[in-house]
Amino acid sequence: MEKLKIAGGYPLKGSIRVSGAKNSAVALIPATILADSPVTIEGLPDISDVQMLKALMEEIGGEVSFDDGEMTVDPSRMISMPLPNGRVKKLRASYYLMGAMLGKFKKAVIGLPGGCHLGPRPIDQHIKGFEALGAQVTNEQGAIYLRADELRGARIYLDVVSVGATINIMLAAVLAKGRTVIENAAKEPEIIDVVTLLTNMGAKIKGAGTDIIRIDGVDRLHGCRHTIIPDRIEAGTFMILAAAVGEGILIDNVIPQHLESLTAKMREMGINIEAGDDQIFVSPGEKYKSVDIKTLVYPGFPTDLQQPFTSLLTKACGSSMVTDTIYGARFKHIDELRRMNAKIKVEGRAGIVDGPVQLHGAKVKASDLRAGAALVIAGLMAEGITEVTGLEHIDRGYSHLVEKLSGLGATIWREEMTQEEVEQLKS
Ligand SMILES: CC(=O)N[C@H]1[C@@H](OP(=O)(O)OP(=O)(O)OC[C@H]2O[C@@H](n3ccc(=O)[nH]c3=O)[C@H](O)[C@@H]2O)O[C@H](CO)[C@@H](O)[C@@H]1O
Ligand SMILES: C=C(OP(=O)(O)O)C(=O)O
Repeated sequence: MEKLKIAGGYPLKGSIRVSGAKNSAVALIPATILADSPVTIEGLPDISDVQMLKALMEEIGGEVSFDDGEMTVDPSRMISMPLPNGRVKKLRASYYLMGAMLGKFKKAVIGLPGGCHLGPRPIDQHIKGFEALGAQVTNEQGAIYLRADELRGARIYLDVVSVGATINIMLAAVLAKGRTVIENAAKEPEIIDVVTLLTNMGAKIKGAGTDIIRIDGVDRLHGCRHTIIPDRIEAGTFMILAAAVGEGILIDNVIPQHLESLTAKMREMGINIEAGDDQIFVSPGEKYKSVDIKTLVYPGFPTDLQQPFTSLLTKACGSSMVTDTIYGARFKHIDELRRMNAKIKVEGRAGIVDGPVQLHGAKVKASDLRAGAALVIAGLMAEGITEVTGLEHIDRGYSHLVEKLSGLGATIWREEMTQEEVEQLKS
């Protein structure tokens, strides 16, 4: 087991390249199940969620090659193998196997998903959608059993705007008979990316990126080639890091429109941001103003950037309020930031950050993926050495993070933990 060590307090500069989007990748790979010939996806990030899904595709009989970010999945020999346990528990997006396998085979057994612990993360809207399409769904000992004689298009109103439910219902509906309409659908860029792939496979889908998506079922889907969109959350993490410790950092392979809510907040703080076609240059301002943020569904401020942004706010003058309306308990990073001298308190669904403070290096634990990103940024800001454990979370979503940050001049490295440290972590 490894930990990350960071010698912080030094300015960084240069350029950093963003990888393909995790939250697209984890839906695009299961979507390949629906085709009857090979699908190739270019630009996938080298993260453990992608490796898990590759192994899951193989477990159900897919032939998969993955090299230099390019994955080809041949689904022609796949079967509806039950997956009640094992790898499905290691990531959130294994829930997409439900929609894809139900759509293709009309049956599936998939264990309840894992992923970041951010408080309750129900999948009732996914199940409501599958049932509306004609599936019988039961939960037996922590695994979801899905079965349908036939899937028929339906009108589904989502009670909660959900990225996962929107994509999962689309996956189940593309091969169903007739028209499906998803109302109050999520509008995240990753949804458009998945629809682009499905359309290239032969699906008939209209309205992606709006809150009404219409799907006309087709009889078969075929193979194709698709290039994934850049990861807006990784790009946002680098923008925040650039404002926290940068002396001018160019972030490459970005769609700036995907980051407008973050850009607006950073400008409000006094940070200089120049957006090009597919690059963003971030340079520090004189003094940062405190700001309040409230996470919302896209195009609002993303919950996945709330935790990294909290680290930056420790540099702002005055009191900033961070409210997470998506995950009211996404605050596990705060105790760790406090160990590093941050002045933050949690009141209900909000964190109140008082600044500016000079962070100090400490031994901290990443409880989830973006808590990990928040602690890496804090470690780079802090004086002294910071040690971050819980790297399995960071590795789910950040491709070659140490190499990328070293390229900006950061002193950051991975180190094997001693047996004593491993035992302490488990206790
Ligand atoms: C793999 C993936 O893409 N993960 C992202 C996805 O997660 P995920 O798809 O799990 O998140 P959702 O968009 O579904 O969740 C949004 C909100 O709806 C609630 N909800 C969701 C589904 C449901 O059936 N019932 C219900 O009540 C959730 O508890 C949450 O409060 O979107 C989140 C919100 O942008 C991001 O933080 C995650 O990074
Ligand atoms: C919450 C996240 O991921 P997941 O939904 O895969 O747990 C995230 O990417 O910040």
